[in-house]
Amino acid sequence: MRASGMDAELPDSLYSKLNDQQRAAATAGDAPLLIVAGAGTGKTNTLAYRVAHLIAKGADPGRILLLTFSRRAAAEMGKRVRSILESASAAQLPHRPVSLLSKLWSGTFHAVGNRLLRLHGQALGIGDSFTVLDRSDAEDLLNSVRSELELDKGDVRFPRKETCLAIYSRCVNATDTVEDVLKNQFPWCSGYPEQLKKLFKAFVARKQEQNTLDYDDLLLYWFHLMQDEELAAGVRARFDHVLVDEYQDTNRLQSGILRKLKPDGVGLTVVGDDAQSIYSFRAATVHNILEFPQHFPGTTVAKLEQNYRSVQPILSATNAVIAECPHRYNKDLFTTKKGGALPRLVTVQDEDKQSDYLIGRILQHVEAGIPLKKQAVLFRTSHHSDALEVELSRRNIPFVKYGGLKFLEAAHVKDTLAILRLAENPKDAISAQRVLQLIDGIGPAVAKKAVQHLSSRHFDLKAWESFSCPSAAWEQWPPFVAMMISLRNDKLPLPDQVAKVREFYAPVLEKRYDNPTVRKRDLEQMEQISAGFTSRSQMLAELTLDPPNSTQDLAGPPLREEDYLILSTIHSAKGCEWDCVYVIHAADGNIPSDMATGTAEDIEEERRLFYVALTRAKDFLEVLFPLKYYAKKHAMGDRHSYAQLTRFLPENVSEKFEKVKVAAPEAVSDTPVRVGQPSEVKRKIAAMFG
Ligand SMILES: Nc1ncnc2c1ncn2[C@@H]1O[C@H](COP(=O)(O)OP(=O)(O)OP(=O)(O)O)[C@@H](O)[C@H]1O
Repeated sequence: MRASGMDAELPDSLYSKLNDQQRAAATAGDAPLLIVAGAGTGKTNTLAYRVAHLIAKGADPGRILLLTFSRRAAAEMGKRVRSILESASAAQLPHRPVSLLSKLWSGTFHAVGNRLLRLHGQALGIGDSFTVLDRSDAEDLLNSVRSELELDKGDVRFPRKETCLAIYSRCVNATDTVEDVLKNQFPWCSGYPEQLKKLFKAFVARKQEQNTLDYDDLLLYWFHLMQDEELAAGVRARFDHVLVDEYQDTNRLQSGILRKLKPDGVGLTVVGDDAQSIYSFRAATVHNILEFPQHFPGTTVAKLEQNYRSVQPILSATNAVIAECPHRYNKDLFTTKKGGALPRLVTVQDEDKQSDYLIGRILQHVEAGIPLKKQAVLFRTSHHSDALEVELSRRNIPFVKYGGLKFLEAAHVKDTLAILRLAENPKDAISAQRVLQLIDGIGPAVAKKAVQHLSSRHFDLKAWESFSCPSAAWEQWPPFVAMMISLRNDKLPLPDQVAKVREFYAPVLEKRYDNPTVRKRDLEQMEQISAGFTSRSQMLAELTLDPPNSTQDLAGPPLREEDYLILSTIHSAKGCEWDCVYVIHAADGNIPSDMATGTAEDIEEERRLFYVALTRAKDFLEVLFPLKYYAKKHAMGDRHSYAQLTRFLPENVSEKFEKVKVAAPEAVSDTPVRVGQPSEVKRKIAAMFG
């Protein structure tokens, strides 16, 4: 596994930055390794050290596969590995492995699947030019297949397109049958197994015709690639070491892939925290981490238990929250940060008071020297921050929200990418439909004809030169077709391609959308960002696979110099940490969400979600609980109901918090006020008109 003569060590001084448990994990041998890392115990760093350690000992970076949860995490890990290796001198690491670091295979399962399928997919009958459908494109495709099959005709209860895709996705990722998925996760759709199977079959066939893969396919095809012994051997031969971060959030398909990639587990490292498994709605299963030692006999289990993030009172509270969870690896998380304030459990009258109180506390912390960027407000569901956002805007407090509408979901960004996708893969009918309808006078029917015209002429975009489009489209059509043909050639540098699209698209954008100036700026940024990708297909695949929240998210920190508060869903807060964390809407029905209280397993996942939220805090933690929820808009009247505090804070847990009640403003008395002499007002009014 190692190149001979390169067996070096990282200098001991570098390992001294690790504690004993971290060091044992980073330097463990080649046996299957499970690192069970509690919240805030430095697993990212430990994994980076492990990679650096392997490379220092002679492993070829090009033969290491590092699977992370997001593109950002992969980039961060790469940076850390580089900096660790750079800290060693030439004498200590004579083979200078830093120069080879760009060969490291790193990324999300989906991104790596995409890369491997382009290399090994020929044998599966998928070429290297497939395009990747994002979620909403996949829904649209499924919807059009459903209409063609007339499955929804006359039956208003037939599942909506989003539900159909969710069922399909669950079947794929959990490797379950349609019947089981309907029974366990979608019981209200259980009357339609046969229709759904027919739909999914046609959906799969359609994707194959169009040479498109959706997210789930990237794993599914990779999984099947690994089921064929000969093909699997080819993939296996690429990697000596496979390391997986956030293993608690992998699904059955992903663990199936790993088992074929490293059947005996030699050279396999996984890191995770079973207490932070929060993605079962994407079919992730906490069983993967709990059963890893059974899947890979001879596993070394290394635990990380020293928490470096939170002060003792916060850690005591979060330990108490997770102690209520029945099945887990036992970890004794401890910290040496002994001082610090008790976390607060704050009861407020209602949502408005919650915003008032929260903004007051945030500003107090700013005055005490904690910038907005080091403070985050976390919530279960994206719309939970609506009222707060209005109030923050009113008071001119800048904020950035994670987990809301993604950059790629914005219509103008989708339009632009659809043009590039169509150039990449003219068989991509969903992109074609979208793009064609940007042209005046072209609606769904004409677009369909144009797609048929193209398909009957071998998808050569030149065929559109002879397509007879409606008169309203005459002016735009020739430049549009010329642009498509030129993009298809893929000769221009990527930023020039985006510029070409922008030029064509600017007038469309002006006509169709509000806020054109802001939208145009997004597209300008996309042009700049495109310079960072090596090819058009890489850019399209990566943006689709790991959608950024905004163009700023893509461009990274330098563009964001100003201070701003973070608002985030709990899911999007995974892996992050802030000095002050405020968890809002801690009422039953919100946490646990009443959408997710079907089974005991669902409740446990919600508990873990709550735990993830609380463990993001370093120095200050506040959990806010509004007593009243109004049925409709507040101004419409006072129809409200009383909420219950989240069930995850029973008395034995909430006693770890300082309890604060924010008093309601003094009620105004209805008793008539009688002071002084009778007023002159009545007389004055009576005399007004003479
Ligand atoms: N050996 C160490 N000495 C000092 N600080 C450390 C050490 N290891 C980790 N840290 C710090 O602890 C904090 C938590 O580390 P990190 O974010 O890697 O934790 P994590 O295990 O990924 O947490 P989580 O799973 O909760 O997201 C970071 O601020 C990190 O710099």
